[in-house]
Amino acid sequence: MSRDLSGFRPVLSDDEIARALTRMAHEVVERSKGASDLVVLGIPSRGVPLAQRLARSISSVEDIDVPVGAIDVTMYRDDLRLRPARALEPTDIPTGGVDGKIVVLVDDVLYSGRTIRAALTALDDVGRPQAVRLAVLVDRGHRELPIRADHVGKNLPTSVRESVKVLVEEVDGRDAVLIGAAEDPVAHVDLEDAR
Ligand SMILES: O=P(O)(O)OC[C@H]1O[C@H](OP(=O)(O)OP(=O)(O)O)[C@H](O)[C@@H]1O
Ligand SMILES: O=c1cc[nH]c(=O)[nH]1
Repeated sequence: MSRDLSGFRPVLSDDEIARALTRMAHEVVERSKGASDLVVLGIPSRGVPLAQRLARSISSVEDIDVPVGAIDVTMYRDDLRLRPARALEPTDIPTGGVDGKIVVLVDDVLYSGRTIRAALTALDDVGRPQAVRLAVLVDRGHRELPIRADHVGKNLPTSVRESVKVLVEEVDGRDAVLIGAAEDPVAHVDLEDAR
């Protein structure tokens, strides 16, 4: 998928992304006291390949298969009517489901928190985990809801006038995190200016 990234500058390289995911895998294992109850679910689009990588990394740390899948949040968004229409992405819950499991939700960027709120609602329709944790590659701040990540690749202070782009090999042909001017920061700028 091609994106216009002229004017964007690098924040994380491919090596730094790999190291961050490895560290997060160790953190997840430590927090969950192993990996036997884990189910890792990526949020489309780029959260899914990141979830697969995180699950692989946890598997190699613990020498155990870690179930990994995807959870689409599109129909659960509270801003569905405010955003351009977009195609649904597949939800793929691993065999064994999520009941009684520790679900690790994975996304590329955490910003307002509305995507994660939608993911928690979507998860309600799937089952009742014993716990839900959140792993994100980049936390750029500016939360609009009381949501925080348990595992963060990089905390990146940003302005609402900026946009963070995560590129992943599986979708974009390369791994990188970039920052640049937002195309349409209007709603968030109003909020920032009011603070
Ligand atoms: O915390 P929030 O304000 O909800 O923002 C974070 C979300 O925004 C992006 O998704 P986007 O909806 O742009 O779609 P994408 O995953 O296809 O990039 C990003 O991938 C996160 O899922
Ligand atoms: O900058 C942003 C904000 C939300 N989601 C992104 O992927 N980047």
